[in-house]
Amino acid sequence: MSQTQAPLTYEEIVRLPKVLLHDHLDGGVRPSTVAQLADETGYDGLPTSDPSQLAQWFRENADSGSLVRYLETFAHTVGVMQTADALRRVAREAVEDLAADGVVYAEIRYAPEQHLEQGLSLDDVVEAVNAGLREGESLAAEQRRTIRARALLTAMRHAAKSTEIAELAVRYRDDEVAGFDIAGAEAGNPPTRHLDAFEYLRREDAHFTIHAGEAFGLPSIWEAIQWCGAERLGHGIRIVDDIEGLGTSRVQLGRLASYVRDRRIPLELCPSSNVQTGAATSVAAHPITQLRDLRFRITVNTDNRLMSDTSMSREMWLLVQDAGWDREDLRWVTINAMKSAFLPFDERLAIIEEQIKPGYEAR
Ligand SMILES: O=c1[nH]cnc2c1ncn2[C@@H]1O[C@H](CO)[C@@H](O)[C@H]1O
Ligand SMILES: [Zn+2]
Repeated sequence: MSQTQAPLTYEEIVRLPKVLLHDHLDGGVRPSTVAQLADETGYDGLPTSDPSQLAQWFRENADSGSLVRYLETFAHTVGVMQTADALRRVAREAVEDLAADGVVYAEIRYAPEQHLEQGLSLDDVVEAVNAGLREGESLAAEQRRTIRARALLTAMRHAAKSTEIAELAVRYRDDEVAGFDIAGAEAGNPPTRHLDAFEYLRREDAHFTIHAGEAFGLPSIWEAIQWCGAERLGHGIRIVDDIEGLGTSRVQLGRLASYVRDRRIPLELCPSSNVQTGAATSVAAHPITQLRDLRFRITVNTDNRLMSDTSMSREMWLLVQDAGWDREDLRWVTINAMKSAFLPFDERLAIIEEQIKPGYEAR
């Protein structure tokens, strides 16, 4: 870290190229779109139809200190995302919003099985979202913003559709789908419940990440990596439970923490989301900064922009303001993220060389 530069401003951070690996489509809907789609699709479960009150409602209800209660808020976004038009619009707007925030590459995840209530098939859902992602890229290009957007298909860990969703991800891998994930309440639903899906994906040479080590500790991380073969960890913050003396000069990594660091397994860390679900007490105290100092392969992510009322620039700005991060830290996590993307190697390199490095050099 250099001491000579003034702290970055929010506007400077917006202008820097950013990479986002962990962002939920149904956690990033614009509040005004939630309200309009509820109206158009006849969803009558919203707590209010006023967009600014809705924004506040999501933020406050997600601020529960519990992952399970946090996840309850998704009923309303999923509730209005049940038609092809709605899915396509939400995907298009997500890409436009990310591009406006300076994101140059994004992997946006969602669970296709949650969007079948009004008769869509799994393939219909994926095709609608893919079309929206492509439209978002084109609209951003018209505004002279270059963004690549890819989808990750999530299976819900309490449900029993993971193999079907894994097959769906493979079926669409030459389109916009870059990989697979499992999400949902962690306690009681270990990743090994979905071993068949992960083994299938490995046989198919397909990419996947697993939400693990967010609300539940080391066993979940260990299973995700050593049994299931996850390439990256969604959150993974509880890896700190395997590190003794964190924050002191006598830090000792346990075997699993060493393995994660030695193998350069990317951690998709989401500071604000972790504060809301109680996995961290504040951004200032979030272990991301200690994991940075220990040179884990960390990345910074939004998780759910609607529920956390956040953006990539805001997550980075909070780290600058509250945890003393500087421009070099942001550059490092951005390159970490791009190296860890589920995009072919040559395409990752091209984005690093043509967009990220020049963007950090420009003043
Ligand atoms: O931080 C999280 N941990 C676990 N599951 C999550 C998180 N954020 C969202 N989802 C779950 O993923 C589904 C598909 O996008 C969402 O509907 C939500 O239930
Ligand atoms: Zn997540």
